[in-house]
Amino acid sequence: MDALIKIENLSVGYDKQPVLHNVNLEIFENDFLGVIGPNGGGKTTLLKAILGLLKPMKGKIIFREDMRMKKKPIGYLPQVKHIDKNFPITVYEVVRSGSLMKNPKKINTREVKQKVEWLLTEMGVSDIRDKAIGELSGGQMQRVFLCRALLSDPKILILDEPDTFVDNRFEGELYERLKMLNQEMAIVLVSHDVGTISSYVKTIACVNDSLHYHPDNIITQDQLDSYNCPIKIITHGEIPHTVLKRHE
Ligand SMILES: Nc1ncnc2c1ncn2[C@@H]1O[C@H](COP(=O)(O)OP(=O)(O)OP(=O)(O)O)[C@@H](O)[C@H]1O
Repeated sequence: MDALIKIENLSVGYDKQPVLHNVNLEIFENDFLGVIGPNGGGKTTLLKAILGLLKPMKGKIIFREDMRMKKKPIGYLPQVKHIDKNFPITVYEVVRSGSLMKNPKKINTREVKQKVEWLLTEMGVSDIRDKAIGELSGGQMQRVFLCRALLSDPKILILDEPDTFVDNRFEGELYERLKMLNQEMAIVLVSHDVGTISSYVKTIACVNDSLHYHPDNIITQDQLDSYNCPIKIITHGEIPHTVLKRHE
């Protein structure tokens, strides 16, 4: 089966300065890829390139034909940092705006409205539908952004550190939900929580100037050392793991 997305020799960055060099990666249906690496290593930059928000400086990103036909159906949950408490948009409007990427003309249709209602209920946030987005807790905000990302029935769901600012209970719930969603779509998950990543994802990409792909969710220390990857160890269970500083 062809990859949904094939990244070939990609170099990408800002102001003519590449942050990532010669990245090669394929994402297939039902993949669950964990993306790890140090702060500033280029994880978000990779996601932005996949989303078409940054143009390749070298190399290319090829979308499978059905992905192109459906206008790259990718659901995106961005890194949520700070949203102004008074920013005038409600939870309902944020979720509904998820239809704009796929087909802006559909935003007022019954089909979209019904799907929004269903997602709000499914994700347990229908009671806060009229609240301003800036008033929500971290967990509520992530739920709302997940609803938004799912509105367009994506073939790939991309999440950039969805576990930031959320409590343990929601984190567990979120990963269980992702496991279920993974039966229908490929998932790319950026996280600093190496332990959690290793218990849910199927494969791992270590991103730090370049990308090292591991076709498994367990990496040995030897592999990490040979890749010069700034993670001590990733494994299931009780073995400690640490994300180290950016390597040279
Ligand atoms: N808009 C921008 N303009 C210029 N440089 C940028 C921009 N966004 C990011 N960078 C730089 O690109 C590099 C990679 O940043 P990126 O956000 O991709 O890293 P990251 O691995 O996602 O980090 P983190 O784990 O902290 O989120 C960093 O050195 C960062 O300062």
